[in-house]
Amino acid sequence: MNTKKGSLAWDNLKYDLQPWIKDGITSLGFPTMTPVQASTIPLLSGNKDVVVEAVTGSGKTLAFAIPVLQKVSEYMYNQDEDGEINGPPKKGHMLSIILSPTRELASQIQSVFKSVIDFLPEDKAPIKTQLLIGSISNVREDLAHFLEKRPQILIATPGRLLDFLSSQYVKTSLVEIAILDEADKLLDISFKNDVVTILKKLPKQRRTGLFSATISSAGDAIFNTGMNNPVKVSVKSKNISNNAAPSSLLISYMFTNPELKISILLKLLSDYQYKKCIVYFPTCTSVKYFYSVFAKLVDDENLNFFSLHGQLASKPRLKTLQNFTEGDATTGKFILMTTDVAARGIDIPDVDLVIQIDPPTDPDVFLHRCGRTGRANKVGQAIVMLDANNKEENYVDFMEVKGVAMKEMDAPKTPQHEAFQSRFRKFQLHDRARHELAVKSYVGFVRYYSKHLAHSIFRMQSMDYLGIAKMYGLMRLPKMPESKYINNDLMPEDGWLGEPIDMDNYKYANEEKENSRIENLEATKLAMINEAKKRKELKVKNEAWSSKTEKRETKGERREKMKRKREAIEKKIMEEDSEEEDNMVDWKDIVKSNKKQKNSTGILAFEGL
Ligand SMILES: Nc1ncnc2c1ncn2[C@@H]1O[C@H](COP(=O)(O)OP(=O)(O)OP(=O)(O)O)[C@@H](O)[C@H]1O
Repeated sequence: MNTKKGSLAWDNLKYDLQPWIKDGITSLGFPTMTPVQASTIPLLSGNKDVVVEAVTGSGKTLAFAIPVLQKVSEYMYNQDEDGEINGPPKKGHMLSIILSPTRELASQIQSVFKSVIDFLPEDKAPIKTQLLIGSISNVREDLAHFLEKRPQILIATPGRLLDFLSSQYVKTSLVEIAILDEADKLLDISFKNDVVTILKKLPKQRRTGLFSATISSAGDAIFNTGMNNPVKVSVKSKNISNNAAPSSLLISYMFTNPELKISILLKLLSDYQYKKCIVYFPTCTSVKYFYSVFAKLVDDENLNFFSLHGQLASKPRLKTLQNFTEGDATTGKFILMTTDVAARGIDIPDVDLVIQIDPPTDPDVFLHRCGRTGRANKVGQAIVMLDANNKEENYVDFMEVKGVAMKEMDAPKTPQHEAFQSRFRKFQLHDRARHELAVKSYVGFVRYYSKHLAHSIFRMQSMDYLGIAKMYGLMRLPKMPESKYINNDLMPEDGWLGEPIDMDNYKYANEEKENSRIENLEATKLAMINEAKKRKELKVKNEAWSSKTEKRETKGERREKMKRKREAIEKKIMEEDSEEEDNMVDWKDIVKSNKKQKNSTGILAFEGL
């Protein structure tokens, strides 16, 4: 669907919004609609189901929040044919459900709703939202809040909502509109069952909206959502045809040797001009690990690091995101170290740089990660590091086919690398726990790499295991099946990546842990001594047994020897006989006649010879 230029003023919207909503939006400082809003709001506020694909940062949240508020307002404030007003729905009922794959996004969506609801005139019955996400509160508390406050709009992650809906006090019969934000994620294997079960609990006559920058990836799963003749709304980037990324976003790639990635990252973070940067790491452990490394080894006081990953509880997760979002960028540079938990939907206007030290395993996520910057026509840059030695350059063409164009940039020089590596080693030597976390991160990365959907580009066989191990600050390669891919000529002796260290004396900084390690070490040594003793005893027993066997063998051998001797005699006799052939005496005849004799006399045939 195309929206004509110049038609983006809110007054030109082809649907009559409630006046308070229109006032609210313009008061928010949005004088015009975005194209996706102009296309979607009239359809979804009216009687159409929609499947919306529009580039990251194009305003999809308001494109569904406005129709939801419109429907809720119409239900609560409009008179019906008899002049009656419904008012707020009865206790236990809600009017709308919004699903999000992550807690952070659910919480952000709630803020967008709140920003508009704030403009609701006081003389109207209040419109309320409730957040239903794991681990902030339990289901019983959620239920108590729901029954007491009577929110009309629930914003939830699927698992928690499903638990909540199973209560007999929760009624879904009045639900007018359901939204799936990041719908392709909600319909993938991780959420699909819950989401479909939830949707089946809702009235068939509701409206449904599916939203994402990569909705096409949901494939046939969208037919499981109970939509009626949905309209597809597709808003691509302006200027460049077939561009799946917004035109305000510059996506760059650089080739690096994996060993240098961390040095390059730190160089970029120090030298680049930006306010806020999101750095994507492959796993939760790697975020935890490098966050602890940077806290000790990065001297640049201008850099403020935050760590956000899925292993954190909800409260600190939301708090970290809030601190990063609200951080005053005039006082320094803010860096969020995170995983794909913050890849989708997160809208932090000051983010002007995104760095991916590795591409994500799912190519669709690449666009979502990059799209945390260059939003709402603001300029942003996303950089991804690729390992040219492992032919990862093919990723550039691969993404281009998917409508994501990238430009090459040179990796910055890293003269500080050697010095950093030596400080890194000292950092590791200071605490055995650090190296353990390093090993865990490295192993996690190898597993992560094996999960790339584009596995013909990201090949396990030719990965730079040694370079990556050095990047993770490993002192020794762990034993793992994938090590078989390391070329024998390159394999360091005993896996040591530098000077070997005495592992028995490699201490934990934590006293309790160290004491327990020493205890374990001594116990292990003792067990080894006992084991050696046992082995020795066993050896003695085995020797006794084997000498017996030897004797038995000797008997057998002797029997064998006798047999061989007898055979030799027989052979000799036979040979002698054959020498006497000239005498015309046939040995066989003798045998035959002897046999006959034997048969008649019972005397051994050869005796006559
Ligand atoms: N009409 C508008 N005019 C200007 N800015 C807007 C308008 N509507 C929304 N925005 C702003 O655009 C930014 C991006 O919006 P939003 O988060 O809804 O994007 P999105 O399309 O959902 O992106 P993603 O696909 O990454 O989730 C927000 O900061 C929002 O405040």
